[in-house]
Amino acid sequence: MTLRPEPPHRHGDVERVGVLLVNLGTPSEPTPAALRRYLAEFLSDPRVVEIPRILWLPILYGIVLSARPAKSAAKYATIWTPEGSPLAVWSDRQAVGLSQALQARGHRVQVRVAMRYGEPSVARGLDALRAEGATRVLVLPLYPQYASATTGSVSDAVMKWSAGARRLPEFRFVNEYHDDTGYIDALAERVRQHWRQHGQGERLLLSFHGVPHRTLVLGDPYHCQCHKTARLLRERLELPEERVVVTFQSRFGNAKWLEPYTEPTLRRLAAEGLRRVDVMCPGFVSDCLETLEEINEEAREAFLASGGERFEYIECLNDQPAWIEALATVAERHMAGWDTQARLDPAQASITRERATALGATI
Ligand SMILES: C=CC1=C(C)c2cc3[nH]c(cc4nc(cc5[nH]c(cc1n2)c(C)c5CCC(=O)O)C(CCC(=O)O)=C4C)c(C)c3C=C
Ligand SMILES: [Fe+2]
Ligand SMILES: [Fe+2]
Repeated sequence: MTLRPEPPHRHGDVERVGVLLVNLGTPSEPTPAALRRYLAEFLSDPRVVEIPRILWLPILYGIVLSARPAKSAAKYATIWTPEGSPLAVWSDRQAVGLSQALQARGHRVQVRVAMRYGEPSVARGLDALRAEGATRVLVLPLYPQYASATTGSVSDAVMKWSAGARRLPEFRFVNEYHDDTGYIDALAERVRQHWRQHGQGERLLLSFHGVPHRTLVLGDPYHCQCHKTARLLRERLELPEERVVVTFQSRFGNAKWLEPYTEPTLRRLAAEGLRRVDVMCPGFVSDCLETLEEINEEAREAFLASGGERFEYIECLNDQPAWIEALATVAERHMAGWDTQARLDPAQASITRERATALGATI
């Protein structure tokens, strides 16, 4: 392995802090070709599909990548905005918001957004932070609940970049914040906001992205963290247990995933006489395909077709100010002890005297 050369020491010995805000990623456009690229990268991640490569890759490059890109592209086309994929648009706004919130609290840190799959990649984000002089990097995944398939995989991408780096920044990783007070309060505020405008439904259904059931048995904390988030939110909203339903969505493949599944549950509740349901996806902090299309289009239709009368979708936290402040508090907590005040001193805006001497240069 050849190590990459380091960017020039423009910042002398000043320790600078960078924050890498990481989300899942999204295709570059809603076309079958772009989806093929995106899905090939996503679904060949061994943390996402835990089947031996020798068995999985032929299936992936055979059946999956023949049929799915066109189907998924058509779904993405229904949610695409003039600025691009909602997931990318919201992630960018969250990064801008986080940067401003940290600055308002007196921190001088660089914030960059990166995507685990597609662009801007984790490697590109880390290269940019290093070029900006970051010697300490906080990796902050936009996943409140830890799952090996998501949070774990972000860490893999950082490690892979690190394997080619000569001068490693000092890393810290945020693993999860599923029970963070600021996050729970922001979710509760989002629900109350919706209720003030649209009234309150008979049930609040909280739908989280699913993962294979096997991962729960093998020790992944994801399932339990989703349930804890749901309980804390329910307590914050002062709702009795029977008013809140927790479900899991987006099943992929034929294996058993975390249950109960979202859409069948909505059909059952409607058939049992539930007329109005409020639906929220607390594990997604940005609206995306899985919330806007799978929940607000497909699940809505299923509920209404089964006898339900009103389906209220409550938006994700997106760029809600309470959420951005919560994110800043999570970042602040994990940067404790780091000097986040380092100014770019013009006197140090060249290579250090020691390094110049070592290289035989004059300054
Ligand atoms: C919130 C956490 C997520 C977990 C956990 C997760 C696990 C997981 N996902 C798949 C397969 C797919 N997911 C897809 C989209 C997608 N997934 C998440 C989040 C989690 N996934 C998000 C935010 C999105 C939306 C991205 C967007 O661009 O809007 C897709 C792609 C879409 C499609 O073709 O259906 C797949 C495939 C697996 C297998 C898995 C756990 C093992
Ligand atoms: Fe997913
Ligand atoms: Fe989906």
